[in-house]
Amino acid sequence: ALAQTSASTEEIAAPVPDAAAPVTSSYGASTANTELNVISLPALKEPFKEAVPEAGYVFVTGAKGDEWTLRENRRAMEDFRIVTHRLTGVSADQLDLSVEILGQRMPFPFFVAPMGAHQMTHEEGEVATARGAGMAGALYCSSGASNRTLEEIAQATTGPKWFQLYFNQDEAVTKSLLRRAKDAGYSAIVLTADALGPGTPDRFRAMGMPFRSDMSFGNHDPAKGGSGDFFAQKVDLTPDDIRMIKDETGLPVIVKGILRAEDVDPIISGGADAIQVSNHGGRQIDGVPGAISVLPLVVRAVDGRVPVIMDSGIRRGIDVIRALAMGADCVAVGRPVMYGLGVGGAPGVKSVLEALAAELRSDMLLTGARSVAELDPSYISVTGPSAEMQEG
Ligand SMILES: Cc1cc2nc3c(=O)[nH]c(=O)nc-3n(C[C@H](O)[C@H](O)[C@H](O)COP(=O)(O)O)c2cc1C
Ligand SMILES: O=C(O)C(=O)c1ccccc1
Repeated sequence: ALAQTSASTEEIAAPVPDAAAPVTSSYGASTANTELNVISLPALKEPFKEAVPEAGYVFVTGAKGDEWTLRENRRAMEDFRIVTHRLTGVSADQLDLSVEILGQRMPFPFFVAPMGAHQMTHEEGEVATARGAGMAGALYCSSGASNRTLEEIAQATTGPKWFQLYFNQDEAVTKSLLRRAKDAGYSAIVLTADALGPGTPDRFRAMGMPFRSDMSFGNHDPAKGGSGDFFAQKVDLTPDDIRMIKDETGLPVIVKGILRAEDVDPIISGGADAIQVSNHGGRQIDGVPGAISVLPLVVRAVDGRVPVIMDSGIRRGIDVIRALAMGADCVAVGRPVMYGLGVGGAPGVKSVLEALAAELRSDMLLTGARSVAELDPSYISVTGPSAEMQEG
């Protein structure tokens, strides 16, 4: 009795380890599988904390260094004030939220950002996330750093899908990933240009970088047709690397992680079919501007030659409106999708995406625009630090 009073409930309730059971269950990631009543995407952060291991929560929610860029992604949204149109005669049934990017029709102008290591959050990993995206009809961008294989993920979703490449130093490994992605039916390749590896929030490092010991980078698992070392990433990328991806796959290439107008010309000359403005959710280098702040500068440099995608800080329907009005063709959503995965598994992911779509729908009606195409900079008044950045 004495021992029991001093032990935590968790210790008492911990199951006896079963030698025959897969090691995965000992990490205690979520096994949730339920639709969610999503009040808002940010409101899911607390339930997410309760649903997943501490390590998963810190890894997903954290960012680099002082996390200034993480906060700035949200603060800078406030610099973009929405200037509503009235008496435009738009009704709910006329409202068109669909977009077409690189030949891919999407039911709404956002998709699931590539994120690695979903088994830190949910036992099923990316297979559940992709299934949930498919249930909502949303495009799923599969991370090169997934725990499950790109083939398992491709089979799990009924929706459109892109593959995000972490370019390997070993060209044979990179080419093998590209061939597999093409064979599995991915319709575009996202080349991430702004990352050195997994995010390393200070708190995650202080915990000793507790990645689950049984975690694998599925795409590199030799038992599942993979090869090479995930961590052997090529960091010295140049625009020439875009051509190789195109030659190898014949698929459109999106370059992700662009924050600077001067980078646009060489990337388009190199053959990029789209540009993704992103600061990786503040997870790679701190101190860079909010993604929304630089979006207008990049859009101006692109000048309509290729589509522009934006991510980092999208949480609300009004954020989607802000980005589209400033010239993005669509946006990607990161962490909130992971909240849905942790709290509700595949149906939770569906709930998150549908909640954002519902919010966007009513926000669009109140903005006065009839379609995504109708949104333009006249709907926005740029203020504060972001306005100063547009002058330079
Ligand atoms: C847990 C986690 C893992 C990520 N892994 C990847 C990745 O493997 N490849 C990649 O290009 N971006 C990765 N990202 C960055 C996202 O694609 C996206 O840029 C970012 O999450 C957007 O910011 P948001 O979370 O504020 O929406 C990751 C982000 C998170 C939160
Ligand atoms: O953490 C990240 O931002 C990221 O890109 C990543 C890379 C490898 C594994 C997991 C996440």
